[in-house]
Amino acid sequence: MAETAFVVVGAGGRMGRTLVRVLAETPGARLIGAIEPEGSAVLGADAGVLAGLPPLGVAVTDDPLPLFAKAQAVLDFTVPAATIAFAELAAQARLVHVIGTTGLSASDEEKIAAAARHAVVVKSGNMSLGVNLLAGLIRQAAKALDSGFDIEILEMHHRHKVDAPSGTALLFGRAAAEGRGVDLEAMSVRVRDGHTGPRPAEAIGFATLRGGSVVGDHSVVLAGEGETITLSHHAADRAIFARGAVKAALWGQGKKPGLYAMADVLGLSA
Ligand SMILES: NC(=O)C1=CN([C@@H]2O[C@H](COP(=O)(O)OP(=O)(O)OC[C@H]3O[C@@H](n4cnc5c(N)ncnc54)[C@H](OP(=O)(O)O)[C@@H]3O)[C@@H](O)[C@H]2O)C=CC1
Ligand SMILES: O=C(O)C1=N[C@H](C(=O)O)C[C@H](O)C1
Repeated sequence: MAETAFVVVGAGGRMGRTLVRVLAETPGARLIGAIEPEGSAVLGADAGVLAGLPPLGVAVTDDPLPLFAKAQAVLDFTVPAATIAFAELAAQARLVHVIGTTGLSASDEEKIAAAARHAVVVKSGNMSLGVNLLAGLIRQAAKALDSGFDIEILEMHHRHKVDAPSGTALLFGRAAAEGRGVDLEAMSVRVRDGHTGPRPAEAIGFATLRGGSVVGDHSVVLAGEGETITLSHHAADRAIFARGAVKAALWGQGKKPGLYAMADVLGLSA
């Protein structure tokens, strides 16, 4: 089997270390590079050792160019500014760029779409099979139930998470909005505080909790008169996201340039 050469950017982070572990157990995948920003305390460390494995002989570096020249895929769970820079480099090198980074602005999304004109980009606020399957069920439920059912999305993550609502909550919000046939941007309610007045019909509400080491919990509540339906996902291990990302990178090899979602990778597109 031909091997696919991977670079992990943000290799010292929570997801970066998980990706290194998952790559080590994936047939046909080989880690050839690990990147952290200039000044990082883990530069020079072995990426395997950082991830709790025996040494892999891949030292963490801050110079992506020589690695991107030799790789076929880059796995990117970093921060928006870094992801935008890596999108340009990955497009130049025609690498499959798998983007898990959340908290991207509209202008970031435009830059990623521009990069995807030249190379394969797979981007999702959540790379797990379960979440992407659930998004389809949410779309279906929102379509089947009339506007007498109010849609509210709750999420909880660990205390280190820096963006809100989570990428997954937004993915679920988009699925619900598509099912309802409404525009998420126009209908989303991100904050409630003080005398808010009654809930607008067709609103899609978001509530964010942060604390401890919670990997990622999401619930979509469809609340009607006298009955409530709750669709939930509980992430117990970051490996679910990493396995999805590696699968996406392998799926993307040889595909036409474009911006793809996990639903494309998993054959779940609506
Ligand atoms: N789509 C999905 O399935 C999932 C998405 N995520 C998202 O992934 C992102 C990362 O999450 P997490 O791993 O928890 O966060 P961490 O903060 O643990 O990791 C981010 C890593 O990226 C590094 N980094 C920052 N800038 C650069 C740069 N210019 N070059 C290389 N590396 C850089 C950071 O280094 P330093 O600390 O030195 O700045 C850090 O090691 C978040 O946006 C999160 O929401 C997380 C899980 C699943
Ligand atoms: O930051 C995290 O940890 C996670 N981020 C993603 C998100 O924003 O939804 C995916 C997962 O929930 C973990």
